[in-house]
Amino acid sequence: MESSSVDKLSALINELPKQPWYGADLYNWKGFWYRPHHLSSTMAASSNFQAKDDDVILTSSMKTGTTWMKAIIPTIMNPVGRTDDDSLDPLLKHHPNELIPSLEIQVYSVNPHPDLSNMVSPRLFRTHMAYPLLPESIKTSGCKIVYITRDPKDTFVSTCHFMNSVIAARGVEPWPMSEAFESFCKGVHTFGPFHDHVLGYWKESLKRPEKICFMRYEDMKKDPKGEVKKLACFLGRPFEKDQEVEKVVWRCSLERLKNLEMNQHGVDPWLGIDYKHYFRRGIVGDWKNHFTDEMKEKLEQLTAMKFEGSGLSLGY
Ligand SMILES: Nc1ncnc2c1ncn2[C@@H]1O[C@H](COP(=O)(O)OS(=O)(=O)O)[C@@H](OP(=O)(O)O)[C@H]1O
Repeated sequence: MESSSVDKLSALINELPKQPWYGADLYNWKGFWYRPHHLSSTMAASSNFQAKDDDVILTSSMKTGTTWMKAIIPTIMNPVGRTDDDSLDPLLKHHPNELIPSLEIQVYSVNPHPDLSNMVSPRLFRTHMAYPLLPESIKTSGCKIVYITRDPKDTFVSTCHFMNSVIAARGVEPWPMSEAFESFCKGVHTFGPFHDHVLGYWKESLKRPEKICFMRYEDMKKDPKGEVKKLACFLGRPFEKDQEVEKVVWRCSLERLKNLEMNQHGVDPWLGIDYKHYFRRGIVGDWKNHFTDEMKEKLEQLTAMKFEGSGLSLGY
């Protein structure tokens, strides 16, 4: 980016409301909270990305099952991923982050006008952008959106573990969960407010179910085969045989992925943390090991209040 654009961007960012989160400042842009490096690439992607009709865009707030989908979507879409021959599975050599690039972290963080002309279609991308911030072309083209979300209590616990790993890599002490919880409930956390993020995609998925496939982590845990089958139909790649679905579910399972060499010992070049931090317990209800009764009550009441009248429920 030219230095004048960098100066303008820094000036703009400095005008935005700011709040602390895990040892850094988050900035509020158009109602959602971002780290500065995410914000500049989000702004660039939001105004410059041109979607194609056959693109697939994975969207989520953080720690809701994105990595699972980062493995599943390329496996469904890529003929190599679907072959019977396990030795050809790209997940053997690549962390799921490498199979579906992030608009903010990989594509637009380096250059606000990246050259995407060499990408083979159908192109797959992921983003943590909230629905209102999505590039207009994603909303108006024929591209498909897959949104995944999760019980906010488990999302919060997973976020705390991940963020403490991120700051530990920089030698920073863990942030007390009680402080992070108060911030999360105020909506101040990366890509938050969580409830607004979810509602944006939920409401749009009700209006346009052929455009947005709205998925829940808990449904995936309960019936992975059924959910993967539905997703494959939504993406226009239905399975012919049950064994094919079983294979995708197994290849993308937490048990398999977390034990692969790449995911145990590889390092995320963008965040500077070990890839292993993307794979933890992967259970429904881990919040029970961390929450007090008051925390449960507070977050469930907040969720019920925010989702009231929307027809959506998550974890209460
Ligand atoms: N394959 C697979 N199957 C089931 N669950 C999985 C899988 N991969 C990651 N996980 C669990 O998802 C949690 C991480 O969330 P995200 O992948 O959304 O994180 S990120 O936003 O992409 O950084 C995190 O959940 P917690 O274990 O509760 O922390 C991961 O363990």
